[in-house]
Amino acid sequence: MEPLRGDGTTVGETTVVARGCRLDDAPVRAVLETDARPRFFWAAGTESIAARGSAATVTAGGQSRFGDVQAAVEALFEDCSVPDRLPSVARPRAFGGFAFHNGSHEGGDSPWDGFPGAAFFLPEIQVTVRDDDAWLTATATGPEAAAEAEALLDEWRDRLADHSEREPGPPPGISHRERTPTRDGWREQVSAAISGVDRGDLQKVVLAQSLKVALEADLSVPDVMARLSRTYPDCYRFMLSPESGGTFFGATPERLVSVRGRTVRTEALAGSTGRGDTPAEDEWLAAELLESEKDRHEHKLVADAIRDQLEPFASTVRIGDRTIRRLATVQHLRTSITAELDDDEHVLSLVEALHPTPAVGGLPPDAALRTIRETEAFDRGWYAAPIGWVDAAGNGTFAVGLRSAVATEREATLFAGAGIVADSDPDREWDEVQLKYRPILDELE
Ligand SMILES: C=C(O[C@H]1C=CC=C(C(=O)O)[C@@H]1O)C(=O)O
Repeated sequence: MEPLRGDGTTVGETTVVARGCRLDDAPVRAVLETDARPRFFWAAGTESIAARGSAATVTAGGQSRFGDVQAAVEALFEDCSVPDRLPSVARPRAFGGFAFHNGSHEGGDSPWDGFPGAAFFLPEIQVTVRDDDAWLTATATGPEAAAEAEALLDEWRDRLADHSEREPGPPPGISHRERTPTRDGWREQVSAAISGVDRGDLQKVVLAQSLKVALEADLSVPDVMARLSRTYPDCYRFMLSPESGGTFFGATPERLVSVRGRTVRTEALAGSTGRGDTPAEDEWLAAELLESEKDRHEHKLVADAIRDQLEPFASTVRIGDRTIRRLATVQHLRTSITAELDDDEHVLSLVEALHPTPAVGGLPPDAALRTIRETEAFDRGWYAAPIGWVDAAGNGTFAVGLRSAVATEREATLFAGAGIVADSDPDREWDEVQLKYRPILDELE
């Protein structure tokens, strides 16, 4: 099929041009398998996207990072010429994410080197697969952008036509583990947080742990992504390698927000239990979770806070019923939340309003974030923070970067946390965190 063509728009010196064509195949892996950086993979529902190389990169830091990224991405898309006939699924998107905290973490060696406070890129190559349709999109910038985008499109159409998808290899194996904190340290941290709740300083705080593992063989994150697509098909599977540093990846059950036109979708996900050995045991555990005063309280704090954050933007906010979200190793309480916006809003405005929800931060937000920074002896980096995509219309989807790790070839650092409220039991919370490591740990050991 002939590529769709359109004229480049020139604003000052900047020209951004995208070209696209339909593909016969869905060669998502082929785009990820090179060492090109940045690289991004995203799979949710019936859509998967692989992107590589940067036509334009946006980075930001500090508290203003959400607004700064939004302004820069909007300017980029304003200067971007896309053929009218290219369907919305194949139009260029900017991919990226944010750090959890507003400021950087002091001291220590961090696996997050190379991950700024925020990083987004408009990829040179984007392959989008939705249902049975696959599209290739090539984007270039600069005075020769139109010719470059066309050349890129031709080059990659040929490369992808020759590619055959291979089976993912086995997990690399783990030779060493290092937990932060230790089990005793965790008991102390959780007890201190509970005292904070008892004193009235806090209503809830989500404390996390990290698990650093040395790997016995080189890790292929694209292979992990392929395997996670089989074990966690209902989760958001993501992988991002910024310009330098490691690769952040995961399979998270939690959507932070998606915006399409004036419709906003989000959810409260908090309150957890394990899986049973039999369907009857599963049902029993789910029923116990639905009835648990402690978990209902932990969950309600999240649902109420999300509603409060959305109300200033929305004419209606609808809170669904509390249900069970059953995953391979855990079950959560989940409430779906939808809203209709009063005005057009960019998805990044909602990301800024909602992050961090009390499913990953706590309440009141400032006291909870202070407690997290004072308690956790590691850098959360991009763990539990928004990751996703945004398009030229300001639509987009962001997931919460849970059930995740940051890795280099021979080392990975996993993160997982649990919401602490007055009735929390440190040992049960420890067990819950270990279950939350499973999605990624199972892919490594
Ligand atoms: C903080 C995490 O999970 C959150 C999401 C679902 C349930 C949670 C809980 O029950 O504590 C957490 O709020 C994590 O996976 O690291």
